[in-house]
Amino acid sequence: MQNVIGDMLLNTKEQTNINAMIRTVSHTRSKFKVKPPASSVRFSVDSHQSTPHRASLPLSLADTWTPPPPLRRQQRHRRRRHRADQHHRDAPAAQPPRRAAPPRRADRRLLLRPRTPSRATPTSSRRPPSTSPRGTSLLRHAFFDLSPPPRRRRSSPTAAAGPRECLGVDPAPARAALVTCGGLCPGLNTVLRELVVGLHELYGVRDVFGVAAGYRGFYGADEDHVRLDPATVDDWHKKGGTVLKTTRGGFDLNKIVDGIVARGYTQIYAIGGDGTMRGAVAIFQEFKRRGLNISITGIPKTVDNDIGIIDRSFGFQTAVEIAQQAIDAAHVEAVSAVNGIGLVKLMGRSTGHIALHATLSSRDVDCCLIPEVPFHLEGKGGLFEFLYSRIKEKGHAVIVVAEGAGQELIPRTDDQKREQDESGNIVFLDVGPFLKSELGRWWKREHPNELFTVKYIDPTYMIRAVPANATDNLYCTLLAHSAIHGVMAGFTGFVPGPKTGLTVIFRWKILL
Ligand SMILES: Nc1ncnc2c1ncn2[C@@H]1O[C@H](COP(=O)(O)OP(=O)(O)OP(=O)(O)O)[C@@H](O)[C@H]1O
Ligand SMILES: O=P(O)(O)OC[C@H]1O[C@](O)(CO)[C@@H](O)[C@@H]1O
Repeated sequence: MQNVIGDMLLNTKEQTNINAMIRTVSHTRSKFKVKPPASSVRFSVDSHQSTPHRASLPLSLADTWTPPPPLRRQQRHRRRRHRADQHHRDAPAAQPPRRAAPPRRADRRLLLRPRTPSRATPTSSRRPPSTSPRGTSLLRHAFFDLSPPPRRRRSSPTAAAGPRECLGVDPAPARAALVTCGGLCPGLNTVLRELVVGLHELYGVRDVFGVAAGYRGFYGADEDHVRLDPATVDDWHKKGGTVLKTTRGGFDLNKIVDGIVARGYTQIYAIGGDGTMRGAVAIFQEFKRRGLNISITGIPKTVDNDIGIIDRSFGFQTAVEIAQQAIDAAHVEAVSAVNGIGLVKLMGRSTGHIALHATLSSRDVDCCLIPEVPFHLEGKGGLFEFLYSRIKEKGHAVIVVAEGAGQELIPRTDDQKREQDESGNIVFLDVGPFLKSELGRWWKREHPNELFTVKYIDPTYMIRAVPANATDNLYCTLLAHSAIHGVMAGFTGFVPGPKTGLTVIFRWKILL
């Protein structure tokens, strides 16, 4: 079964892209392409090849984002040479012609960039500077460089995802741990399944473990570490939620890293939202501080689709589809009542992507309230004024509200102001029931003799507790395999994701 899926994947457009990328990557010298170790392993991407060819090679997972030592030495050498040259060139500038006119404004700018002396005219053999005004101006052009300053080399924040020509780590002793944290999202189980199957089938990594109940599982009991193989995870993509279980909070850095070391894990795959990624960065830094050759990668999960740097997060499309069903129901309820209002609350703490996408695709929504756009209820330009005009025009109205919208309008007690969840996120008050009761009060006050109905639908957990749809399922596979390819190539401290249509791997730094 796994092989069939592997074959299928090789035929997808994504895999074609990956293959194209492999060619590109192997022919261009990407700035942060990992330099294969001397005894690197060659392998072919073949789903049937369960045990890749191996050579005995030292596991080298040092922070692959920093240039390898020989390059650093070269850079140091170049910098020293540059400084020596500069010192040399500065010497004549330190003794300016006594009666020379002060440099013109344009020239003053150039003073910061002394020109590299030409090889044909060594500095020592130059004639002493002339003091005539004409000579000075000539001199300035001879001494000061008009070319743009040398560009500083920066390492790129992304690299193409996909398998590399050479392995950066030995699959035989590799021991992978998978963990899910934060809220649920359609496709979590597919990512887990594809990590297990990919590690087994593509690279022959046999020791793959699921860590139960989020980060706290790393320092939990032995039962929290479950050995996974392709047979165990075979039908996980058909299940909603996460078989491994997820939690918030419980992030104790030292205990987590101690737990990872004690169990001999060499690769960590953390699937979660922004909190999980911050946690993974902390673990990555602790690995570096302790000098541990353990690779860590994060697979971005957010049903809210609120990671701006990637085109789309997995599970989002599925969530939008389910949200549309709720909007359809609200619409039916609204049109079937006299002066009916259908109100749907959807997920979205700080962004209204689910609400907006479901609204635009359903075409039945009159008003979409999202956290990014503040609104008010009463008075000119307020929600009630708008709804009244819609009801008069059509006889009904449909409202979609994202959970993070209008939070500032809801009265809070002091305790509620301070309330946080276990991960430290502010607990939101429920905007759905608040709006429902405010709408009822408004209508009773303003139009006491007219019929009015509000039907409120809250599909919050329904939209994220379902299995991923076909598109998200395929996307989860691409993400999981991109993570594996990155780790097996020797990268650490990265997340895979699509950026303007291409699947790439990002350094942590630019994501958070
Ligand atoms: N700044 C941080 N540093 C270290 N760990 C963190 C940080 N923020 C959150 N975590 C840990 O990451 C895990 C998940 O965080 P959180 O509950 O915020 O979910 P999330 O990953 O943001 O997902 P969601 O988008 O569903 O909320 C928790 O174990 C939490 O303790
Ligand atoms: O009820 P839980 O599990 O804490 O999760 C709720 C939050 O999770 C999210 O779905 C993000 O994953 C938010 O939209 C929502 O506020």
